[in-house]
Formats: sequence, structure tokens, C-alpha cells
Amino acid sequence: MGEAPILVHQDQQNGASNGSELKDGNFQTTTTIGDKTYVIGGADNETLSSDVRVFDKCLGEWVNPTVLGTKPLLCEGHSAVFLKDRIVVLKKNLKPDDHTWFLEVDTQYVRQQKKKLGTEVVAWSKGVIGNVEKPVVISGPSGVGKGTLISVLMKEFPSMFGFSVSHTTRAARGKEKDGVHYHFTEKSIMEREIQDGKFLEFAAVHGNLYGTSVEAVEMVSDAGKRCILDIDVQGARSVRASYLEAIFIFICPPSMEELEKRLRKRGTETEEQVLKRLRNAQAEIEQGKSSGVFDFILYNDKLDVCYDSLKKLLGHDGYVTPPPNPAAREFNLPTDYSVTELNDKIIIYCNSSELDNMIMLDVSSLKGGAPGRTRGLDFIQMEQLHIQ
Ligand SMILES: Nc1ncnc2c1ncn2[C@@H]1O[C@H](COP(=O)(O)OP(=O)(O)OP(=O)(O)O)[C@@H](O)[C@H]1O
Ligand SMILES: Nc1nc2c(ncn2[C@@H]2O[C@H](COP(=O)(O)O)[C@@H](O)[C@H]2O)c(=O)[nH]1
Repeated sequence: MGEAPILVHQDQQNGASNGSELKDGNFQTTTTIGDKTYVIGGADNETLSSDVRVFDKCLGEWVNPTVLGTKPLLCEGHSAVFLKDRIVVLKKNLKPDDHTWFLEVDTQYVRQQKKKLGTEVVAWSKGVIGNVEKPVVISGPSGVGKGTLISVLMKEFPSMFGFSVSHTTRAARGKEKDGVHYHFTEKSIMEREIQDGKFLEFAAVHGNLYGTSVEAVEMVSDAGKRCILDIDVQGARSVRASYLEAIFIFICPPSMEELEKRLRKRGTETEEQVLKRLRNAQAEIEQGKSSGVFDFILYNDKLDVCYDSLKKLLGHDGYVTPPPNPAAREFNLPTDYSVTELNDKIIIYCNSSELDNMIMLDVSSLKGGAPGRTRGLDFIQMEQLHIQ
């Protein structure tokens, strides 16, 4: 069908291997992995778009892959380096927190999606310097007090914790605000976004659809805060199976009678809904205690006692360490550079005289990945290496 792409496997200027470089006047890179050549960006728009085309040598034709994950914004040119299951894309971008992106081509997530969708799949994720503390998943039957515990925690530690705002198809209750308590959504819209891979997890709960978008979690982590998810047991199981490394806590009521009392006293559900939630609670408690999904079970009898246990679990029962400085997670790249890969390190050669040195990007401890963020990047100025 199509013509094979012009391959630019090497950075011709410095003779480096495994560096797919920007070609003059052609704002795209090509990276060949086995029988496939991945073309990122395009000649027709003079910027890096999230456009990706694949030339399959076996089929002898171009394939338009399904592109999942967080897509990069446009920029004027980029370099690409292949690591074992993904391509690192360094945007020619002066924004210190937006230059490193990953296009996953053969990670576990991509392989799962290829199987599910039956198409060629690639997935973007944004690279982030350093790590954040593991998100915390809190589950338990309706009315047990999850929301109460979470709001006390967020009030006491506003700079440490952030809430993952879920999507739901249920109607808003009296004081609930769209975008704060939930993203209140139409079922058809949410179903389409689920198909598009925008959700980390979703489940039908008490007759409505609920889900955690990838962005909901990443926005909290990007702000340097520890993300708290309030989701049901099915959702917790899905997160456990996802790329996200989290701590899983199940909150149990002291008794079914007390649970019913709390639900009724809250007064937010109709009688029919209360009965449905109570019926579901029994199964949720059984699964919570026995599924192997949860790392910890807390009983919410006396609120202050349960809250103290939660704080202890999260390591906030004593001195509170300040949150990481967001500036420490940013790094400037020079305007003109070329790249190559060397044993889990990417060497960035500064071509202009603005910085007369090299920068090493350490990618040996990557965490997370598509469809969210790839964390654990470490940029080291080579001058520092000489001193050490
Ligand atoms: N330890 C406790 N003792 C007595 N009442 C409590 C306790 N914890 C929470 N409550 C009350 O129980 C009711 C239900 O709590 P909450 O709304 O936090 O539950 P939830 O688990 O978040 O429910 P849902 O899953 O439906 O959102 C609220 O009125 C709250 O004030
Ligand atoms: N799987 C998910 N479950 C969620 C999510 N957000 C909330 N929930 C759970 O739904 C029930 C009911 O909540 P309510 O606000 O209607 O009372 C409760 O158990 C929540 O934990 C989600 O994104 N995914």
C-alpha cells in the first residue's frame, strides 16, 4: 500500500547510535523496532503533534494505530530515543515541566489494549521528574464514613492530600458541586470516554455508573499531593490490576445496624435506595475482608479512633514533612540538542554554546506509565558528575 518512510535512525551530527533525530524541515522522527517503524509528528504540520503512524514491514503497509493516554501538546520539533518497550520523546520546548514524553509501544498496558481492541496500539504518557507518595484507595460500604474520614484528613493536611474527583451518572445531592464532589456526567458521554481509555477504573454501583479518570488521579499527583480515591470494591480491584501502585484500605462498620442508622440519619437517599445500598453492603463487606485486594482493614466505630488509625497508617501521626517543592520536579533543556541512549541513561548533547556540557537523563527507575504519567525521571548535569 504505502511507501516505506525515510528513516533517520541516527543522530548524524555526533554519530550516536539509537538516537532518532529531527530532520531539517521535517518535523517528525522515525524509530524502527523489529518489523515496525514508528513515525511521530508529521511533515504537513510543522510541529510535534500526537500523530503516530506505523509502517509494518511484514504487511508492507502503513497502519494508523489507536493512540491512548495523555497526549503531548504541540511543539516545534523533538528527538526520539528507543528504550526497551517505549520511545522517549524530548520536545524542543522551553517549558521546564513539559519536555519529556513517552510513547509506549510494547509495555504491558499496550499489550493488554492490543488484545482488547484487536488493533495496533500505542500509548502516550508524560514524563515527570521524581516520584510522589503512593495514592490511597479507600473503600467500604455506603454510609460507613469514608467521605467523613477523607474530609477530616484533607482539612488537617490540605497541602499533603488531594481528592480524586470521580465521574458519576447519579444526580447531584443538595450541596454537591460539579467538579468538586463529582464530575456529574451523562451515561452516553461517560461510556464513550471509557471506550477511549480515559478511565483508570469504572463500575456500576447501586444502579449508577462511577469511574476514576486517569486525569483525576494525575492532576492531584502533578500538584505534588498524595491522591485519595474513594471508590467501591469493584473499582479497588481494577486499580489493583492497573499500573497505579497504591495503598488499599477497607473501612468496615461496627455492625449492620449501625451502618443502617448512619445511612438513614444522613438522609440523602430515598427509602428504596437505602435498602439497595444495605443489600449491597453485605456482599461488599465480605469481599473487602476476603478478596486479597486490601492491605488494611479499619473499623469505623468511634470516628476519632478510626481517624487516628488512618493517620498512623499513612504516616501522619507525628511530625508532618513538608510537601516536595514543585520546582524540584522541573528541569530546563537547552534549545538545541541531540540525544543518544546508553545503558538506561539518555545522554543529551548541548549543540549550542548556551550550555557547554552534556545532560544525563536517568531512566533506570521509571514508575507508572501510560495512560497516566511516567514518573521517576532524574536529570543530571554532567558538570555535577565530574565533581562527584
Ligand atoms: N464513626 C462514626 N460514628 C457515627 N456517625 C458517623 C461516623 N462516621 C461517619 N458518620 C456519619 O455517617 C454518615 C455517612 O458517612 P459518609 O457520608 O462519610 O459515608 P460514606 O462511606 O462516604 O458513604 P457513601 O459511600 O454513600 O458516599 C454521615 O452522616 C456521617 O456524619
Ligand atoms: N468504582 C468506583 N466507585 C466509586 C467512585 N466514586 C465513588 N464510588 C463509590 O460509589 C459508592 C456510592 O457513592 P455515593 O457518593 O453515591 O454515595 C461509594 O461506595 C463510593 O465509594 C468511582 O470513581 N469508582
